[in-house]
Order: sequence, then structure tokens, then C-alpha cells
Amino acid sequence: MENSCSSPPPHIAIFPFMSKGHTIPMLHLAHLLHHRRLVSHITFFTTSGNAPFIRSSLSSVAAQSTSIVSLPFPGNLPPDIPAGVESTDQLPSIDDLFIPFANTVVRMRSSFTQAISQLSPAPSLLISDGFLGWTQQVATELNIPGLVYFGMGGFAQTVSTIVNKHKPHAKVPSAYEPFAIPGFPHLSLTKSDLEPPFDDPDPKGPLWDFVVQQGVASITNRGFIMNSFYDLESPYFDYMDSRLGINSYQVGPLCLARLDSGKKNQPPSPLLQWLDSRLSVNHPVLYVSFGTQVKISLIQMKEIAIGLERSGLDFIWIIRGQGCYWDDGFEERVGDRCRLVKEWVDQLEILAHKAVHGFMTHCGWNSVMESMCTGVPVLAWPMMAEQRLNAKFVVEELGMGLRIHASDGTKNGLVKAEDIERLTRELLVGEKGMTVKKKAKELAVAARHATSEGGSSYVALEKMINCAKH
Ligand SMILES: O=c1ccn([C@@H]2O[C@H](COP(=O)(O)OP(=O)(O)O[C@H]3O[C@H](CO)[C@@H](O)[C@H](O)[C@H]3O)[C@@H](O)[C@H]2O)c(=O)[nH]1
Repeated sequence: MENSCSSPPPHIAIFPFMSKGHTIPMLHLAHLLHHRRLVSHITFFTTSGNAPFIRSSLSSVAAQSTSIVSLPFPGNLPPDIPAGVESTDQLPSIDDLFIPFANTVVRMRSSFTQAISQLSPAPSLLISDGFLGWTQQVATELNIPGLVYFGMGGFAQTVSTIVNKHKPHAKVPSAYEPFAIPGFPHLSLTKSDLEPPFDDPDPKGPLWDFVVQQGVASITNRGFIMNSFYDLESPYFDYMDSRLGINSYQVGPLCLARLDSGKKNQPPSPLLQWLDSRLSVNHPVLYVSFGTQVKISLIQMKEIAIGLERSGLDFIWIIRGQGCYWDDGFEERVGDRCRLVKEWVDQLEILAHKAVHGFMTHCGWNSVMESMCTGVPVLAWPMMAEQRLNAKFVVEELGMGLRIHASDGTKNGLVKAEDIERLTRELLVGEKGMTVKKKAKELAVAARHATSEGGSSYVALEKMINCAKH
């Protein structure tokens, strides 16, 4: 594929936030830009602790014309952030330590300013994460155009902005009473669909302050990059553009760049071999994973174990970084019916395997995109951040999944084994499962269409890069 613009492709800089869920889509974007020859060179900014992950994730094509600038992670860490922790997935507690971590990252401003000023040739564009709004201020000072990457989808981004702006939740007294969303009469939310402090009509505190500071800093840029495609969330992108004044480039799903490149000439991993064995006996497999940040309580882990065992179905369960608490005989009883995995896995590769028929997920936006692109329906079990909005979108608007709720109907209550067993069976071998699977497959086709030559995301990517030239 050729760069269709008359001027030579630019050198661009990318600075992802130090979190796997924010870095991975930026790596996919880098791959895509190289593959389409829309850039001549990419400089990634990161910290020394994150550089190896970025280096090892770049495909051979992208690696040839990519440099990595490793900035030192600031010293004098706040108490409770262990030395050497430079990524949110390594934090002992995301709830307690996200803000101290993110505010520590802000202290990289002078080393970043110095490093980007010294790049030769100077980049014609900086793409950085919405949590690094201060980098956009640096870009403005240096006359470098900037674009901000927000990891959220259009639905979550638009709906949460409307809620913050119009405060429709101020009128409802309880957490479970519905309120309407201005501009979207078919939609209603409850405060329990939002996380603190965003569920409070008068939000305050360190997280709110951080979001406002970085949001304001991000406004100095030329627009947002969205990991989504126009047709998937068109009413929300239209609203963003016409009513919120936010210019956005919908260039995703970015994971398709990685899915298409695949892993060449590598022997299948033991996990893929096991999936092959499940496929050969026609056993549908549920993939269970809750992203990179969520920590599940021991008591909840036990309920999941019982539910999955009783479902009688096959499953892969990622338990990395989790305490495990289940009956002594659990692992023996489930035996070859499952794989309990304590390491980092290639999630996309697993989802793309034909034996995988469902994904029990926390609805991190990357997991949603990856499930959609591989045509795998979800069991939506949101836990933090904007995940409840993603779950609502995926289940109620897209119809590509079933929702898991706490068994007592509360926001953060326990999901009992019987519900896990029932929903696992419903998704993998039930009638509702057939319906949502069909929808997931249709969406996979639509996503592929958007990213193919002439599709909306294909065109938007070129426009996005052109914005660096004007
Ligand atoms: O063993 C693993 C675990 C994860 N992944 C990948 O890691 C990413 C995880 O991203 P996501 O599913 O979005 O989960 P989180 O990392 O938990 O996501 C954070 O960032 C997202 C994007 O902003 C938000 O939507 C979420 O709410 C927030 O928790 C995905 O690409 C996965 O494929 C792997 O490849 N292997």
C-alpha cells in the first residue's frame, strides 16, 4: 500500500501511558502506520522499565523504522509504590495507587521536553495518551501538532462527557434509580453504572482533579484518536463532533493490524495445541480473563471455580497476579478440561482460535475490540473504570454478549457459582448464546470492512496523518 499524499511520509512521535491496556493499541497503531507506509519513522517515548515490552511487541517491519527513547522514571516514589514499578499492572493496588502513580509520571515533563526537542529530524506529530495531557502542552510549546489517544470507546467517552456536563444524575436519589441521558432518549443509566467520583454530580478529590487537569491539557491538541470505527458508534461520534466540539479520528479496531500480521514461522504454543485438541473433539471453550489491572477477591475466585467446574464445559482461565482459593481437588477434577494460566498470554491468538466460543471479560475496551474482531461473544462482567458503560454498550446496544450481574443485584456484590454456571452454559451452548454469537460474527465482518481499503477507518487514518502536515 502506498502513501497517497504528495509530501513525504512524516516522522511521528508516540508516547503511550505506562499501562498495558494503553500501550498495546499504540503498538498496533505503529504497526498499521508502517504497514501502510504513512510514516517514515516512529519514535516511541517510554521509561526504561517499559522499553523491553515495547521492543518485544514491535513486529519486525515496524522495528526497523522505530526508535525507542527511554526516559528515566522519576525517583522519590510515593510510599507504597515499590521501586521498579513503572506500569500500572504492577501496582499492588490500582484503586489506591493509580493517582500517586499518574502524578509521579507528570514529573517526567522536563526530561520529555529535553528529549523531544533534541530529536532530529523533529517529529511532525505527537500522539500521546489522554492521561499524559501535559505532553500535549509540551508539543504546543515546541510547535509540534498533537493528537490525543483515549483508550475508551465512543459510547463511553460521549456518555460520560454528557453526564459530567449536564448532571442528569443529580435528580435521582439512589444508586439504582434510572436517569435519562440528554441527547439520547433511548438511553438510561443509573449511578451504579458509573465509578466514583463520576457517579457524584459534584465530583471532587484527587482522581477528579487529575482527570480535569489532563483533560484541559489535552484540549490544546488537534483531535482525538479513537480505537473504534464510525459505523459501530456513529450517533456517539456525531454527537461528539457536533455537540461537544471534539474532532476525532476513528481508526480502529487497531487490533486488526496485529491479527492480520500474525506470528510467522513460530511453532504453536502449548495453549494453542490444547485448543487444537478441544477443537478436534468439538468442545467449545470459554476464555476467562479480566485484563491487566483488576484484582478479584479470593471468595469470588472460589465462586468462579465452582461455577466453571459445574458448567461441565472447557475453559482457559487467566489467573496471573491473583490469589487462588478453591477446594483442594479442583485442579485434579477439572483436569484436561481446562488450562489455568499464571503467565502473560497472547490474548488475540487465543480469541482467534476456532475452539473459543465465548469470552468472560471485564470489558476493558481492548478486550471488547479483540472479542468483536474475532467474532467471539462476551459474558460481560465489568469491574472498574468505564467498564460498566462498555458492558452496557456491548450487551444492550450491540447485542454481542450477555451480562453478568452480582447475584444480590448490587453493584459490587458477589456473583455466585450458580449464576456463573448458568451463564457459561447459556453463552456456549444455549439459545441466547447462538443469537449473540451471530451478532459478534456480523460485527467482525463490519470491523474488517471499516479497516479495509476505502473503509471508514482506512480513510480516517490517512486524514489523521495529514493533520500533521497542515
Ligand atoms: O495475559 C494477557 C493479558 C492481557 N493481554 C492484552 O492486554 C490488553 C488489556 O486491555 P483491556 O482489555 O482494555 O484491559 P485493561 O488493561 O484492564 O484496560 C484498562 O485500559 C482500557 C483502555 O483504556 C480500559 O478500557 C479499561 O477499563 C482499563 O482497565 C488487551 O490488549 C489484551 O489482549 C494480553 O495480551 N495477555
